[in-house]
Amino acid sequence: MNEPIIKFDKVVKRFGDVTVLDALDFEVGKGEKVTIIGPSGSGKSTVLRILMTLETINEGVIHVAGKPLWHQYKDDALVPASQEHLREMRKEMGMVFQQFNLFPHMTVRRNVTEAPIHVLGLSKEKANQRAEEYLELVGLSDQADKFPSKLSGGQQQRVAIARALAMRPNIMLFDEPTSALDPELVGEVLTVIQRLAQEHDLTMLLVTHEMQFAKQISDRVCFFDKGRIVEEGPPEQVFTEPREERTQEFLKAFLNPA
Ligand SMILES: Nc1ncnc2c1ncn2[C@@H]1O[C@H](COP(=O)(O)OP(=O)(O)OP(=O)(O)O)[C@@H](O)[C@H]1O
Repeated sequence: MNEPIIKFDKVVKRFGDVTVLDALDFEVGKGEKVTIIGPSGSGKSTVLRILMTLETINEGVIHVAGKPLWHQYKDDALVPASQEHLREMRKEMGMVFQQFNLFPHMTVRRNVTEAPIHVLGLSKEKANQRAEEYLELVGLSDQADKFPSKLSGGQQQRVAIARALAMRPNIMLFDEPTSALDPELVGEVLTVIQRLAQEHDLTMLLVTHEMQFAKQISDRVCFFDKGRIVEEGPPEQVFTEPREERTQEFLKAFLNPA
């Protein structure tokens, strides 16, 4: 693995009495494409939401690009991060959600330019250039003036990908990006993600139930259960010769649903 760009050290996350991440140690190398698989409720989305600073942590430390995410240094001691620190750290990451989360009252172009203008301080002209570049990358240059409601789910998800990329993050987080789509629209979104994975040195962390896709794009697959990594390795190993019984059971149930 290259030097880690994401590093979880003994991270604990609880919701009330429920421990969702249980002293999790987890690393992602710079440029690595990692897929997280696992049963419902095992904490997969929580890992991404914590990285995107949408959920706090209870214990442990996370480093992103060599800096603590939820903490900052004060006189050599780690103290909880300020809002300003969190805002800065967030720029390292872009996230694509299951439910697209586009701004419904804005055109496709404005969806993509909004954050570069208001968060990064780009001029409208520069932001529009960027929007063109990324809408082209996701194959939607001709849809820039439409509102999201006029697009198919697959197109909306591709806009969401362009919107995240327009912030030029070093890390892209995908949280089940195709599970809200009709089956015939899944392929176009996976194709865009695959192209990103092949042609860009982005670090990618993906939660998905698309096992075939995970096999194709991942450098490493992590099987999560009950807030811990039960097994991890190259996709050919985890999918075809899983070592752990829990991974075997999960994959068997997944591939042969009752
Ligand atoms: N905001 C919240 N408040 C309370 N409990 C939560 C909250 N978010 C998640 N949980 C609980 O934390 C656990 C892990 O949730 P998480 O969404 O990370 O699982 P997951 O592995 O992504 O599952 P799925 O595949 O169903 O999306 C679940 O038991 C869930 O009910």
